[in-house]
Amino acid sequence: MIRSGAQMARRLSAGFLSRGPLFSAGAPAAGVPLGPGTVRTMVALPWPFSSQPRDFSLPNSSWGSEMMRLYEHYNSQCEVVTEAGERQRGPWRRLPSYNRSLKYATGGVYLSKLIQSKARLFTRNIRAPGAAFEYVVFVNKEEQRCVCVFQAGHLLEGPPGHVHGGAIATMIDAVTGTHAAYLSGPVMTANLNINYRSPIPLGSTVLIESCLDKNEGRKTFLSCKVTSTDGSKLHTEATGLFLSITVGKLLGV
Ligand SMILES: CCCCCCCC(=O)SCCNC(=O)CCNC(=O)[C@H](O)C(C)(C)COP(=O)(O)OP(=O)(O)OC[C@H]1O[C@@H](n2cnc3c(N)ncnc32)[C@H](O)[C@@H]1OP(=O)(O)O
Repeated sequence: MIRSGAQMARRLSAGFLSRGPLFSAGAPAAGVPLGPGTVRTMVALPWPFSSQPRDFSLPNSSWGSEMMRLYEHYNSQCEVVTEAGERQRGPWRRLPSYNRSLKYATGGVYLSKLIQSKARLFTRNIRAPGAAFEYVVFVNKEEQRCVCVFQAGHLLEGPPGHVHGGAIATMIDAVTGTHAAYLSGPVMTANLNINYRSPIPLGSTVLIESCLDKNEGRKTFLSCKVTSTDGSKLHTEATGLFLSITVGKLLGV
């Protein structure tokens, strides 16, 4: 059956209303158990031999010691054990990350067909481990804060031996965009304002932190800092404005 764009948008909207927003990172993602007491760090099956979608936010062999140390630091706070020995959600939550965001998002089957079956999330489309964007995002709901541990691979070179400013902007957009979607549901970036303070050495691991400044109607204002992992060096700072959108807007109908 052939459907018009408007029909498809109506169908999608109905799906979102009943099942949650498409891009909300706060919505349960495929394959991630959410019940209380469940173990939240999944052991990934060996990729590419697995039928499961690959979760790019899990460690791989390219992750250096600093990337692993920070991953363990935040991941260990995703679940806490009470005095009674019960496992409970901790203050942080690791956000899974797939390269087919349309396919695995709620309602995305229709969007995937409608838009492009070959669509891939920009930051997750290079499969060679360590070559480009290696990162994992953790969110702290109570503090309305996101932290991303980012290791910049050799394909992201800009000035010799350092990370390209566009790649840094990409990561800032990805982290603040994920954070805004977690807080506000489907959004698009309206404005990013970036100040580059000191270059990031290629291959190094940095922290990207996003904080909510304010919410005003459809607008979510965030600020973001990229620092060395010990926080002593400021590499980049940015502010972002994200506007809540409807599915119809996304489809242009
Ligand atoms: C998992 C990985 C996550 C990755 C996340 C990545 C997110 C992205 O990169 S999105 C892609 C990049 N962004 C885009 O392509 C967006 C292109 N722009 C647009 O589609 C539209 O301009 C859009 C949706 C942002 C706003 O359009 P629309 O919904 O019609 O809003 P509009 O009516 O123009 O404006 C609403 C309000 O926002 C304000 N506003 C809109 N744009 C801006 C802006 N750039 N700066 C400041 N204010 C703005 C308006 O002034 C208005 O304010 P008020 O209500 O106070 O009068």
